This record gives sequence, C-alpha cells and structure tokens, in this order.
Amino acid sequence: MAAARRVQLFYDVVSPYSWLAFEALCRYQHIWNVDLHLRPAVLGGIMKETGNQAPAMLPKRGEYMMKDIKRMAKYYQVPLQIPKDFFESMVKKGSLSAMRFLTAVDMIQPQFLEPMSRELWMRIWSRDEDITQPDSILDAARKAGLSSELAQQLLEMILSPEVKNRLKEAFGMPTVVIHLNGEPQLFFGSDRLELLSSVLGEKWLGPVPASPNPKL
Ligand SMILES: N[C@@H](CCC(=O)N[C@@H](CS)C(=O)NCC(=O)O)C(=O)O
Repeated sequence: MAAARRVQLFYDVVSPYSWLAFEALCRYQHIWNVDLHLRPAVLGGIMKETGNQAPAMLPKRGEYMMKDIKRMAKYYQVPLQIPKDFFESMVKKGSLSAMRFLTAVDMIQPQFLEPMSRELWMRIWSRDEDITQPDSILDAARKAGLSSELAQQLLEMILSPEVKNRLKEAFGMPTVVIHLNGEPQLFFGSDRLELLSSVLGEKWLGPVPASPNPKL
C-alpha cells in the first residue's frame, strides 16, 4: 500500500464550518489512506490585517449563514446550535486562549487534540457555554481525558512566546492543505471535501460515512 498522504486541517473552534470539516475528516481518517494532522489556527489576525469583516456581520449574509449552518449541521450530523448572542460569543469573546491551549496540546500531547477540540466545540457551538475562562478550558480538558496536572501545565504555557508564535494563521476556516508532487494544494471550506477526495483519488461517501470507530 502507498504511504498515507498527509492532510492538514487548519481550524479555529470559533468557526462552526471548521467543526463540520473536522468531524467529517476525523471520520474519513479511518477510511481513506491519509494521515490527518490537526493544526490549530486563528482567523482574527487576518481579518484585522485585511480589514475584512466576518461574513456573519453583514446582515443579509449573517441571516443566510444561520440557515446554512443549521442545514449543514443536520446533513453532517454534528450537534451544532447557534449561540444566543452570536456577536458576544464569536466576535467579542472569541477563542484566542482556547486556541493557544490547543496549540500547547499539539506541542506536548498531540493525541489529545481531537477530543479536546471536540469538547471546546461542544461548549461554544452546541451548549452555548464559555470557552474563554481558565475554568471553562479546564472543564473541557477533563472531559477530553486530560489529567488535571497536564491541563494545568498546558494552561500555564498559553502566554509563552513558543505557543504564541506557533499558533498558525489561516486565510479562511476551515482550510485543508495537502501536498501533491511537492506542491501545496489548498482547499477552503467544509463544502470542498468532495473535491478533496477527488484530488486524493479517494471515494466520497458523503459527510457521514460508515466509520469503524465514530466519535460523533
Ligand atoms: N462555504 C464555506 C464557508 C466557510 C466560512 O464562511 N468560514 C468563515 C469562518 S466560520 C471564514 O473563514 N470566513 C473568512 C472569509 O470568508 O474570508 C464552508 O461551507 O465551509
């Protein structure tokens, strides 16, 4: 069998579309011949630099996105619920500490990235709970199976320059990057996974393939 190809997923837990792509790729990592690399990243810096507004902040676009997200969540079978105060949760509070925590997880114990990311999404995008306070992050860590010692150690790392510098920026969320013949190929959006499968030469079986070991 050919060596598994590396598929990198750049995501932010503030992004609902990232959650959809994350769950679909977590399902497919056991079906396709790929090696999934989860890459915590932030969108905010890019928005600031380019002066772009989050699409949801434009009223008509925002209205459309709310409907789109609900339909996509049902189709992807992800228990996503729109938070009551979208502006407060997404824009004002954001996800920087949570994403720094995930970056520290990636540096120290990357096997916890998948469950920890999922727990953070469950908080912000399913149960409308906070993800900015240390106690919120520690609660998610406990549910993801991290020991309290490890979680404390990671929490202490989030202000370190190593973590801050390692947190990647992506131009849109979710972004998937693969390398074909040494050339990076970038796919933007949870709606580009079918195209990704075609480029990889793998079968697209919809967002909920019969996975041998589904986590969600
Ligand atoms: N069509 C895409 C939409 C993804 C999307 O709107 N992502 C937002 C974050 S949740 C984003 O990256 N916006 C930045 C931009 O569009 O420039 C999908 O289905 O995933």
